[in-house]
Amino acid sequence: MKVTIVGAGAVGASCAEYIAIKNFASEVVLIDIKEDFAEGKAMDLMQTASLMGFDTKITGATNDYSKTANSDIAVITSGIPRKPGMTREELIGINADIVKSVSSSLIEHSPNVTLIVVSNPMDTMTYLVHKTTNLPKSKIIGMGGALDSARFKYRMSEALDCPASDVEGMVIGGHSDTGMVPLTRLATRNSVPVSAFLSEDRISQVAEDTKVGGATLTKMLGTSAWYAPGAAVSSLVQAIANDQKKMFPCSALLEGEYGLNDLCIGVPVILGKNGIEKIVEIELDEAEKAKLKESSEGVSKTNGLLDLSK
Ligand SMILES: NC(=O)C1=CN([C@@H]2O[C@H](COP(=O)(O)OP(=O)(O)OC[C@H]3O[C@@H](n4cnc5c(N)ncnc54)[C@H](O)[C@@H]3O)[C@@H](O)[C@H]2O)C=CC1
Ligand SMILES: O=C([O-])CC(=O)C(=O)O
Repeated sequence: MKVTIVGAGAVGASCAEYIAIKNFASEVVLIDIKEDFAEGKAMDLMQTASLMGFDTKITGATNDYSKTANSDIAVITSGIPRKPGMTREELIGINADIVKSVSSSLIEHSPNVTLIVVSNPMDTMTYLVHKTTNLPKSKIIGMGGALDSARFKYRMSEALDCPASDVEGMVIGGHSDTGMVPLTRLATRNSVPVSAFLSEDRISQVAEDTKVGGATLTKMLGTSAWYAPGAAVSSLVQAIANDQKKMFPCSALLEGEYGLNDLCIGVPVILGKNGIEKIVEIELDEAEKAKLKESSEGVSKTNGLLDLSK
C-alpha cells in the first residue's frame, strides 16, 4: 500500500506520522515545493521508526511526482492555512490553483489513485477536483466531518465528564464555522441519548463549540490545528487501505442524495478499498434538514467563486 501526501507542513507531516505509527502502509511519500523540506520531514520521521516500532518506509521529494507513481491513495494538504480572524473560505484564491495543479500531477502518475482532499475551503476544493479531473466520484473524498465529529465527541465528553471513547456522535454539513451540523439528537453515551444526562442549553453549547472548533484553535495557535486533522486523515486512509467498510462523514459529490445536487458536502459514507462505497442516507428531522440545506447554500456560494474556465 503506497500513500502519497502532498504538503509536508503541519497537517501533512502529522498525517504521515499517524499513518506510520498505525503501521498499515508499506510506503509513504511526502511531497512539498519547498526544497528539501519533505525530505527533511521524512528523515526526521524515519528516525522515530525504531523508537515507535513501525516498518512503514517514509521518503520525501521536492515537487518530483515520479516518486509518487502508482500510489494507491494520495492526500492533498498543500496550500495555505488560515490565520486568526480569517475564515476558511478566504483561502480559496491561492489554494484553488494549488489543488488543481497538484491533483492533475498526482493522477498523471497514479491514474487509479483515491484522492483525499484536505486543503481549505475543503468542500469547494473537493468539488474543484471533481470538476477538473476524470477520476470517478467514489475516488474523490473530502476530509472534514471525521475531524469535526472527533471535536464534537471531545466537547461532549467534556460536558458529560467522561472519556471521549464513551461518546458516539457525528457532524455533517459543510466544513465551515457556520455550516457544520452536529447531530446532537443522535449523540449518545454508550447508546443512551445525551439528553438523558445534559440540559438542552448544555447540548447547544457543545454544538456551538464544535462548529468553531477550528477557529478556536487557530486563535490559540496562530495557525490552524494539525494533530487532530492528521489523525482524522489517517483514519480515512486506513479505512480505505484495510477495506474496513467504516462509516465516516466525508465530503462527497451529491447527485440527489439528501435532496442536494452538484456540490460536495459532508454526509455519512462507507469507506473501503473502492473509496466511497456508499453514501448513507439517514433520516433527518425537519430542523436538521433545514440546517443541512442552509449549509449547502453556503458551500454552493463558495463554489460559485471558482473559475472553472481556466
Ligand atoms: N479539511 C480539514 O479538516 C483541515 C484542513 N486544513 C487545511 O490544510 C491545509 C494545510 O494546512 P497546514 O499543514 O497547517 O499548512 P502548512 O503551511 O503547515 O503546510 C502546507 C504545505 O504545503 C506546501 N505547499 C504549498 N504549495 C504547494 C504545492 N504546489 N505543492 C506541494 N506543496 C505545496 C507548503 O510548502 C507547506 O509546507 C490548509 O489549507 C488548511 O486550511 C487544515 C486542518 C484541517
Ligand atoms: O480551522 C482551520 O482553518 C483548519 C481546519 O479546517 C480545521 O482545523 O478544522
